[in-house]
Amino acid sequence: MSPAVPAPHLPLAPADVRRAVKVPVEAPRMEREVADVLTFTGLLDSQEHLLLGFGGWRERAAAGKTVEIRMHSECLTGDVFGSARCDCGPQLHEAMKALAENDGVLLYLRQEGRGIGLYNKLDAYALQDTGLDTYAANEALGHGADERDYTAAAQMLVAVGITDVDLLTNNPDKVAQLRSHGITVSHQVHTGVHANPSNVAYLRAKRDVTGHTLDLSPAIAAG
Ligand SMILES: Nc1nc2c(ncn2[C@@H]2O[C@H](COP(=O)(O)OP(=O)(O)OP(=O)(O)O)[C@@H](O)[C@H]2O)c(=O)[nH]1
Ligand SMILES: [Zn+2]
Repeated sequence: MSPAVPAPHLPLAPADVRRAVKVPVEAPRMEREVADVLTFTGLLDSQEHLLLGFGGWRERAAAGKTVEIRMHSECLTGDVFGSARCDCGPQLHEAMKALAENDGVLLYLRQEGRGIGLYNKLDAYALQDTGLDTYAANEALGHGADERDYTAAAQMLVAVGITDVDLLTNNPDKVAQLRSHGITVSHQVHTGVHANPSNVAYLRAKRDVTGHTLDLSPAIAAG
């Protein structure tokens, strides 16, 4: 049973698909797939967000079925260069594999640095190297701990007829924000825990400060 969906806190402005193209995509441990790549007009934050749709995602949406999705926030260092300071790269690849298997949809959201941008994120890294955690570093720079707003993501889903999702995330705020826009989140599907010595403090902060579901083993959590 899905929990009751609260009324949207503001009406979603309609967005439209601007273009759809096919792109061969590959992630580690994944067979090559052709994904539908969609761009949009009318997104409230005017960012160049992308939707990647796999397999029979359109048919699932058209039939009113639950579609598995991930809202992945851009992380150039992790997604492209494989930085081990965070868990973004492994999460992206894990998600693409799962979505390719389940006729799902990836929303690749241009929310670098939890919404503060790449240069600011790198400034925040420098502060973290002096001992601040990932959220305190944002605040020390005069930013919010997490500036992401998922209204545009909800607009993208509605624009392609998706209103019922299984959401691949450990972040409770993503679930709450989507529901506030009237999207049914039937299930929250947790991602794996991709811990390493360089990102364990970051993962611990996500678990302790923002309530991400991250089952860090006692040994790693204490390390
Ligand atoms: N400001 C800042 N942003 C970071 C830092 N490390 C990663 N990010 C950004 O954080 C975003 C990913 O957020 P996370 O908190 O790792 O994960 P999440 O999206 O909340 O949760 P999941 O859906 O479970 O992945 C990406 O936009 C990254 O660029 C950091 O130390 N500081
Ligand atoms: Zn990252």
